[in-house]
Amino acid sequence: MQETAISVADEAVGGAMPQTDGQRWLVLNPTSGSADHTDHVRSLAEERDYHVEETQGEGHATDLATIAADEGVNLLAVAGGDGTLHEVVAGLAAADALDRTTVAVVPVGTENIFATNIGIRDAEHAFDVVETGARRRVDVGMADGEPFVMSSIAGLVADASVSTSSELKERFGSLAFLANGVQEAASFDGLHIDLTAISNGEEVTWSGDALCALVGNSRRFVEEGGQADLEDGLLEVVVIEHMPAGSIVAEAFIQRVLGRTTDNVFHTQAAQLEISSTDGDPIGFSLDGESRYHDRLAIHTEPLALRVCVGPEYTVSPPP
Ligand SMILES: Nc1ncnc2c1ncn2[C@@H]1O[C@H](COP(=O)(O)OP(=O)(O)OP(=O)(O)O)[C@@H](O)[C@H]1O
Repeated sequence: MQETAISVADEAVGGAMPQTDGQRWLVLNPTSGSADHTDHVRSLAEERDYHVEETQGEGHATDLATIAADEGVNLLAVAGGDGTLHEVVAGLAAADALDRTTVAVVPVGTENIFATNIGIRDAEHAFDVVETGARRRVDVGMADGEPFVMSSIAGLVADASVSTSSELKERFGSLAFLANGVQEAASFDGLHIDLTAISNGEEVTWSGDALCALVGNSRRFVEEGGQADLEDGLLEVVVIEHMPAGSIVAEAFIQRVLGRTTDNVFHTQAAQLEISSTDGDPIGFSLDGESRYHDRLAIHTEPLALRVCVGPEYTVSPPP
């Protein structure tokens, strides 16, 4: 594999951008989160002269983002959760409009992980940040041509992430979904995979039976988890080896994962990688929470490809 080069022009300007807007649109998913935000968010937007479009169902946010791009909209707000944001970024990428559109994330979903990562607290804050906050260019992950902003994860956690209990969330914080996966590992056959990544110009590989393979753009999975550097052109790559585990073993294991990497955990940072199935079964991936199946998945970063409005607490490179 050839390493993807980070454009010097992007590096030179850093992530910061001037604030000049023409048309403003809001793509609003009325069903995200507790689904009681529509009137409030619509009025926040209309007070500020946004044109508002509501989504009707799956994939509609992608179509609306493409239409907005074709209309020349250069400030596109997205009210929803991470799934709606994922769809909007896909629509902008399809219209080849990532470079001329700034995205404002209005968090009204269940988890809102990406909004938290870029320092956006709530809907009102999101609209304020458009007026007064900074704008940055951040990296986008690409999985066989499909953009993702948070993560592409395979294995037990892909399904388990939805049902993570609040007790686990309290105990393990942002890695609760991982703990959940490990707890269910006893009945899981494992992912039979080969992974090849380019890390610091060197090819590194992992082969075997994995509990999960985690690729984060805005997400980190080892130590305390949390936000990864969104402007370094790199993905966080973690593979946890599959092992039969009852809940007590699993808990001890997770405690170790939270603290430091172990022999059972492969961790690297890469601009480019490939994950392929070695047993002929397609691998189930969760791309920002959307379910996809691939026999082989090539993933890379598009450095600084997405323009976003960030809150004052956004830190480019948060300490682990
Ligand atoms: N009008 C609609 N009716 C039903 N579903 C819709 C509608 N509009 C969009 N959707 C669906 O909503 C999903 C996205 O939900 P979203 O991720 O924004 O909310 P969430 O799941 O509550 O939040 P999070 O992903 O942050 O946990 C998409 O998969 C899309 O299919």
